[in-house]
Amino acid sequence: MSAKSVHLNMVTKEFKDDQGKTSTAVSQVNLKVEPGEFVTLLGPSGCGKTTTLRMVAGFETITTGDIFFGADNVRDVSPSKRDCTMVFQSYALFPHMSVYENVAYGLRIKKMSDTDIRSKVNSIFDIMNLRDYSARMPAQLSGGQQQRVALARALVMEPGVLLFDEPLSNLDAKLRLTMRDEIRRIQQEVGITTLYVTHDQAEAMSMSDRIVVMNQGRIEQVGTPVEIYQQPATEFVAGFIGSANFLRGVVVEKKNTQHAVKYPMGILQQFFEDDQAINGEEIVTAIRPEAISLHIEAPINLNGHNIVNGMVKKSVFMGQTQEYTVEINGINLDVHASNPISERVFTVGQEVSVAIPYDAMRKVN
Ligand SMILES: Nc1ncnc2c1ncn2[C@@H]1O[C@H](COP(=O)(O)OP(=O)(O)OP(=O)(O)O)[C@@H](O)[C@H]1O
Repeated sequence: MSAKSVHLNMVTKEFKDDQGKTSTAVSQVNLKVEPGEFVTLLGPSGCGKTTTLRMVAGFETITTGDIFFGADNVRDVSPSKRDCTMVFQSYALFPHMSVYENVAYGLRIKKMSDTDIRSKVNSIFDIMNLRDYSARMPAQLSGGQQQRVALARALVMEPGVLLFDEPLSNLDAKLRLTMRDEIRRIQQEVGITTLYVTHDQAEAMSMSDRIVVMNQGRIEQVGTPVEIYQQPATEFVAGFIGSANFLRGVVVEKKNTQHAVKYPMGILQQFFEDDQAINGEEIVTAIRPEAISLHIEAPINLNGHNIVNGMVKKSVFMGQTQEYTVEINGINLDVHASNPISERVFTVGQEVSVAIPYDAMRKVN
């Protein structure tokens, strides 16, 4: 199997309703997926991720723009002639065929010899630990096993590009965790270019080389899971991936990359990349709750932090974390402290010193 790149160039999809009114589901999407890369389209319901995937598969026409597999423009190529296979949420197995026959089906259509089919199916069964199930019928398999058969059926065709549309949605929470590890393991073992759609951020973070965050038909940000989490480009991305406090303020002083910004809770210092903000500019800053720490009194020798006084308004035990809401000059900040067993737990009404690292404050507008 030779992994292909996928390149979406200014891809737009418009739908017309019964009255002839046009709505834009996907707008001017540019994306390059490298050969062997695992890229996830992530976003809320209706943001256009499934429509984007279906255009790559050829199930949906493109209104404007082009899609390339390697150097080939597949815009006008029918789905069966594109070098890609889609794995669906519903598995779509043939109920009257055994596991072996389900996986062999596509190769039989290609008129491959029985010997070649047996060798290809068995090698996929080995990668996926499915040999023991080969004689079973789909109804005799669990949901997770059916999904593995669906994946085996896609992989045996050795497509240049593998597409997944929310493949784990029908599985229970525990099985989803196992399956996402398994899909990632197999994808890396086979080295296949993969485009994966989900609205589940944990799934996207744990499986992907890069994540494409979509909102209202547009790409908000493309980056590695770490980049998306630590350097969210927009307020939407910071709020959609993980949780964030948002502060609105005005830049009052700029010294190289360090700035003083006036927020309702007071003047705070933060770093900006060059040219990211100018004096007088109104900005929105995101701060992850786990980046903030609470102390009984103002810590000394804690460089690079804003230290402000606050009062604990809420303190909730969440197992791995203790989640606080702290009020600072009338503004509420969420703070997540890890491992409350070894850390001290602050109580509601307690006065605390709040430390906010300069570099945890990320301008998102
Ligand atoms: N065949 C269609 N006709 C008209 N509008 C459509 C059609 N398919 C999708 N849409 C609209 O396009 C937009 C994007 O839909 P899409 O299914 O791509 O979103 P999504 O991000 O995959 O959402 P979900 O996670 O709910 O599946 C939505 O507003 C949807 O209503």
